[in-house]
Amino acid sequence: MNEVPDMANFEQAGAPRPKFGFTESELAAMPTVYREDLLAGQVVLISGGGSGIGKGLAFLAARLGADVIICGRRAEKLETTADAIERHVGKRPLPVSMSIREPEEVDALFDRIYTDYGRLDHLVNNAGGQFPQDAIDFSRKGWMSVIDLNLNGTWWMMQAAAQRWREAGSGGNIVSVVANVERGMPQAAHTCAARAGVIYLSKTLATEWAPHNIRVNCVAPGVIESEGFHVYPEEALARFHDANPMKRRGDVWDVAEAVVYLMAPSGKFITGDLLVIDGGQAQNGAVWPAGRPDYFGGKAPNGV
Ligand SMILES: CCCCCCC/C=C/C(=O)SCCNC(=O)CCNC(=O)[C@H](O)C(C)(C)COP(=O)(O)OP(=O)(O)OC[C@H]1O[C@@H](n2cnc3c(N)ncnc32)[C@H](O)[C@@H]1OP(=O)(O)O
Ligand SMILES: NC(=O)C1=CN([C@@H]2O[C@H](COP(=O)(O)OP(=O)(O)OC[C@H]3O[C@@H](n4cnc5c(N)ncnc54)[C@H](OP(=O)(O)O)[C@@H]3O)[C@@H](O)[C@H]2O)C=CC1
Repeated sequence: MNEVPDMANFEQAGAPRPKFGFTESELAAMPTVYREDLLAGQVVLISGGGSGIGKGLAFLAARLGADVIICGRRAEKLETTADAIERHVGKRPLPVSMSIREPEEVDALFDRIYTDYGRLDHLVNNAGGQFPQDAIDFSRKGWMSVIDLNLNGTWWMMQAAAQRWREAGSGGNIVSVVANVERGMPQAAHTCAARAGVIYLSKTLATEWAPHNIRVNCVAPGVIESEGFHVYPEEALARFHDANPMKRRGDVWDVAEAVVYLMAPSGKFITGDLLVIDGGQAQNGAVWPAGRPDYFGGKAPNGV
């Protein structure tokens, strides 16, 4: 964590050094706006909880008193995160190695949760990702892997949770971490397609599943410093802060606290919605009819 990249590109871009996420000690000590027993007695499943945003949320949920399950493919990473949370917070999450792309593994995960905990209150679909490439060059396998992970995998998790909640008559809450795809994203067409699918799936399920007392929402991060940054080339990383008018990268705590807002009673009247956490990225690229201020780079090439 916090590997130091070659700084030459960042100095040229005038950007501060990026972090690849917080250290475990930092996650344990980050100030939070929430009271410490907010999630006491609640069971929270976080996919991709072994790293990045999911790990930050696992720390926060455990600190707020929840019983946490983290799942992902790599057992060692999950164990390391579970050990760290136990050491710092005094509560060990259950690490489960599985792939959300395999429906049978998803079923086994939910069976395990109901055997061990007897309930589930919140599902956070955070596992996901992509690789950067021009769409015209996508291989069939590359396209399929991103759609399968982000759309199909997320759906298997949602359906498994909802079926158990219907059976138990308990209700439940789903938050899916997607991406800021409102204006599309060049070199990420596969993930835009998949995430748009999850957003509109969620809007639809919010209505279908309201009679089961299940809320379904999404959060859309902009550029967030995390271990996930390792899949991007250094010259791209050096420009990420330029994507939003705040001219900085967000951090995993920004996303974790937003997810908790939707999980907690603060979110009890919110369903079918998309909470964007992007420093204004979606609004960036404005036309300045009276000339662009220095802060935003002065005159554009067309003189405006
Ligand atoms: C581009 C978006 C820009 C966003 C801006 C910044 C915001 C940051 C957003 C983030 O999401 S950060 C979090 C990022 N974390 C990840 O993305 C991690 C997860 N990603 C992955 O695990 C992979 O990228 C994956 C392809 C989604 C899954 O890989 P996996 O190995 O499990 O899949 P397979 O089914 O085996 O398929 C691999 C297949 O995919 C193609 N491929 C993979 N990488 C590349 C690449 N760099 N370039 C081109 N093609 C790639 C390729 O066909 C692979 O098959 P093989 O060639 O290996 O046979
Ligand atoms: N960081 C950012 O700027 C942004 C992130 N996001 C999204 O936020 C989410 C978290 O990303 P972030 O924390 O940054 O990056 P990470 O790469 O750290 O997180 C991705 C997680 O997904 C898990 N994962 C990948 N494939 C599978 C699978 N088939 N089954 C189960 N788990 C899987 C990974 O664990 P393992 O490899 O062990 O399976 C990993 O823990 C992702 O959906 C990402 O696309 C969206 C916009 C911006």
